[in-house]
Amino acid sequence: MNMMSESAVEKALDQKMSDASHKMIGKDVSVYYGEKRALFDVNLNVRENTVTALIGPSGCGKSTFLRCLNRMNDTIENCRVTGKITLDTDDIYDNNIDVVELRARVGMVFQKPNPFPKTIYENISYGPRIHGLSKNKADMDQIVEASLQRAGLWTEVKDRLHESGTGLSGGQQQRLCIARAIAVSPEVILMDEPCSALDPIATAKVEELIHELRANYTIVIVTHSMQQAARVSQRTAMFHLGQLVEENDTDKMFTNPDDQRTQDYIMGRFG
Ligand SMILES: Nc1ncnc2c1ncn2[C@@H]1O[C@H](COP(=O)(O)OP(=O)(O)OP(=O)(O)O)[C@@H](O)[C@H]1O
Repeated sequence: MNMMSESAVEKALDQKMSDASHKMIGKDVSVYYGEKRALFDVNLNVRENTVTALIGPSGCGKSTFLRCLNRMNDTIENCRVTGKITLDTDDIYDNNIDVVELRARVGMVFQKPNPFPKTIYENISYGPRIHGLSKNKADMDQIVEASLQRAGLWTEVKDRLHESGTGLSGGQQQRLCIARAIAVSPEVILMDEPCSALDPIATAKVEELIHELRANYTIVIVTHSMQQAARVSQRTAMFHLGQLVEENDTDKMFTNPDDQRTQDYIMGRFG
């Protein structure tokens, strides 16, 4: 078998990225919470098989934009989204879109690990069951194992699948939540500060995982950590006061950004 070296895989992925089609396209996206406008005509495209980091000072609208991508803002009373967002060719705000199906295609991992108070197995099998993705128990066992493998958690939990997910460490719980998102075969995974509740070792494991997941998924991550954005992403988008300031290759953003506000933010001059 022709095994590609790690650097060859990276190179192939980078090539794929530079040819990458836009998996999601956000056009003139504005968000209002009641009278308050939180986002101003944001035009941001998300490339396929790429990790895109959203950065910027607190309150600039990163999470608001992230939540637009799988209509999580629908769950917030008084929140109104205008503009257009597509996933492949589908307008995700179209009336005909099934939001439950959309959230399976565009999964989400939150700041605080939030496993269900159920077994590890049930945490993973729940989504595939409600979406009818398995025909029988053997099928489901396979989905559970594959999801945990992909989330780098299988060897740690394979002998305790029927114990509670909440009994795992914080870092393991977050990888369980990533496995749960993966189990319904999403195309895009949104992550809202997925490491902010984790210690440095657990953070390193999740970052490594994000890096690996890029081969199969499109990832958008909100982070407050410049180091994390630089480590895990290939594209970075900088927000300020509800506006998209700049979106660029991560390397360029951190060495030679186009906008002074990006420069100031990454140098720690504000935020
Ligand atoms: N549910 C809500 N109701 C009203 N206003 C909100 C709501 N959520 C966010 N906002 C406001 O919208 C603006 C953008 O908030 P958002 O949480 O998207 O920013 P952020 O960049 O993710 O911030 P942080 O880094 O602190 O999480 C802020 O002014 C915030 O106060």
